[in-house]
Amino acid sequence: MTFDSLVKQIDYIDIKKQNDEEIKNITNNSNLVEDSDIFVAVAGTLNDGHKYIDHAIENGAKTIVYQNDIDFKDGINYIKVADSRYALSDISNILEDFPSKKMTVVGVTGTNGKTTTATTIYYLMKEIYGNATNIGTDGTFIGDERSDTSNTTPDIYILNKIFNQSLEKNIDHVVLEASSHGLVQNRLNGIDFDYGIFTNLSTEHLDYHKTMDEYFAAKMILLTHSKNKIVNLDDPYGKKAKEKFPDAISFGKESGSDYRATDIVKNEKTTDFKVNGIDFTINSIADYEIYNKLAAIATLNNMGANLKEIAEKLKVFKGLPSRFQYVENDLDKNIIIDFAHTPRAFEAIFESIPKDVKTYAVFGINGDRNTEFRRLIGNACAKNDVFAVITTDDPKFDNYEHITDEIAAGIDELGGDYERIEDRLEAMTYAIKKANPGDYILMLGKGEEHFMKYQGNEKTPYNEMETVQKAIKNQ
Ligand SMILES: CC(=O)N[C@H]1[C@@H](OP(=O)(O)OP(=O)(O)OC[C@H]2O[C@@H](n3ccc(=O)[nH]c3=O)[C@H](O)[C@@H]2O)O[C@H](CO)[C@@H](O)[C@@H]1O[C@H](C)C(=O)N[C@@H](C)C(=O)N[C@H](CCC(=O)O)C(=O)O
Ligand SMILES: Nc1ncnc2c1ncn2[C@@H]1O[C@H](COP(=O)(O)OP(=O)(O)OP(=O)(O)O)[C@@H](O)[C@H]1O
Repeated sequence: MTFDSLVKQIDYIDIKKQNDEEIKNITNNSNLVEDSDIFVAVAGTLNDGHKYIDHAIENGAKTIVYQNDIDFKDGINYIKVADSRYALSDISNILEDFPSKKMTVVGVTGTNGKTTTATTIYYLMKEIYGNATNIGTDGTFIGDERSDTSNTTPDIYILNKIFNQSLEKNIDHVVLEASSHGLVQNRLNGIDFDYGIFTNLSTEHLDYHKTMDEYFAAKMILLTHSKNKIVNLDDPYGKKAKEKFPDAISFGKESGSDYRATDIVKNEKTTDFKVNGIDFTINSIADYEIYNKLAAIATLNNMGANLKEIAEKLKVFKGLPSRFQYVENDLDKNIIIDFAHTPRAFEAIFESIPKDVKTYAVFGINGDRNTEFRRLIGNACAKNDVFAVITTDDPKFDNYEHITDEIAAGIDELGGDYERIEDRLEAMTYAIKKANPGDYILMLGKGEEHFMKYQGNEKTPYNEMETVQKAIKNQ
């Protein structure tokens, strides 16, 4: 596309044209610039992209989009805009020819259950419509081809590329996770969402959003931009979403929802329930899984699939790695890897475990989280009579002792039991040894993250499944 043609289609404050290079790609990362790319200088939270304009030009950028005052160089085109993140999405949509408009796009937001819900929808869309793309915390899956994603919600120029790559493979159904960071940072601006799902809201990311109201408002950006809104009516914030969007489709266990789970029966490793008269069986005993599945059922049913077909497919869906995943062992103990990493997720998994056996939880808490978050997780353990083995999980800029003191304070407050073991393998080995046959030992928080951030943001390779298997061998 030419510079002249591009500027005709966007809002800007000022332009300076000094070359006629063809414009193909756009990025906000100077390290990713290739010849003729547009570099968009974004004033971020850690860095200011305006500082990297020279670097982008060295790497071949011929057009710079900016919002703060800068120095100009000969031969480079400049576009001054009011909001460069917004301009990034606008220009990307134009350069990539609005791929999301050619697809059925589902967005999933909420504090807990985004990956699980999105992956269930991806599975169902593949089974029912032939193929699908899934973009989120566990990576990007174009059909079955996986690649890493830098963020749960990647930047728009990355998303648009994924959409076009999908279309080239005749895939026109896509589901993506909409994180609150991604939503407020306009990473999804201009995406044509057919369905926007809200799973639930509880305390997380208040280091970034400051208040629950602000956090909720961030999540509502997805629904505002979705043609069909699907909300969890059993969640207090889901109720608020329904009040805000009265035409939203609802799901839940309580009466009044459009997709209501009734006659719930928990078996040894599965759960049966009915939705609007149709029998469903899912391969999990986690109570919250019913909500994730209801969201997926409501979405697919509104796409046109019938409930019976959805039920048949869900019955054979094995689930996701590291989401209530049993680890095989010959100790007759229920050893589970799960990605719970918020107070509500801890409560939800503890509430799901049978009450006639003892539960042990091996976990630490990410260095980014605040005192209150750690206290609430400590409370959740004590309240549910769970023996906590407090270990390491991404201490980052904090340290193990401090994080552990804060979790322990939450446990002490309600008189619970715990042990402190810094090394994750030793902690797992201890918990498995202490448990009796039939007990549950939950390895929480790391899941599929194949790294540990011991200091700062530096990643050291780490594998939760391998560590659990070593702990089992240590018995
Ligand atoms: C706090 C936060 O959300 N940060 C995100 C934000 O970064 P930022 O605006 O702070 O960027 P920055 O590092 O200050 O840099 C400013 C600009 O300079 C540019 N730059 C920087 C360095 C350089 O060498 N060259 C260069 O051009 C950067 O590309 C950026 O455009 O915008 C970047 C591009 O969109 C994101 O990659 C980055 O995510 C960081 C890695 C991150 O950790 N984000 C987390 C908090 C996040 O977004 N998490 C959610 C999931 C949350 C959940 O559900 O649990 C997610 O969607 O992943
Ligand atoms: N609907 C739910 N309600 C409460 N907890 C849930 C729900 N679904 C999943 N969880 C818990 O949260 C954990 C993470 O699930 P999932 O990866 O689907 O969430 P997420 O929202 O994608 O998380 P993130 O984006 O922060 O990585 C699960 O392992 C489980 O412990």
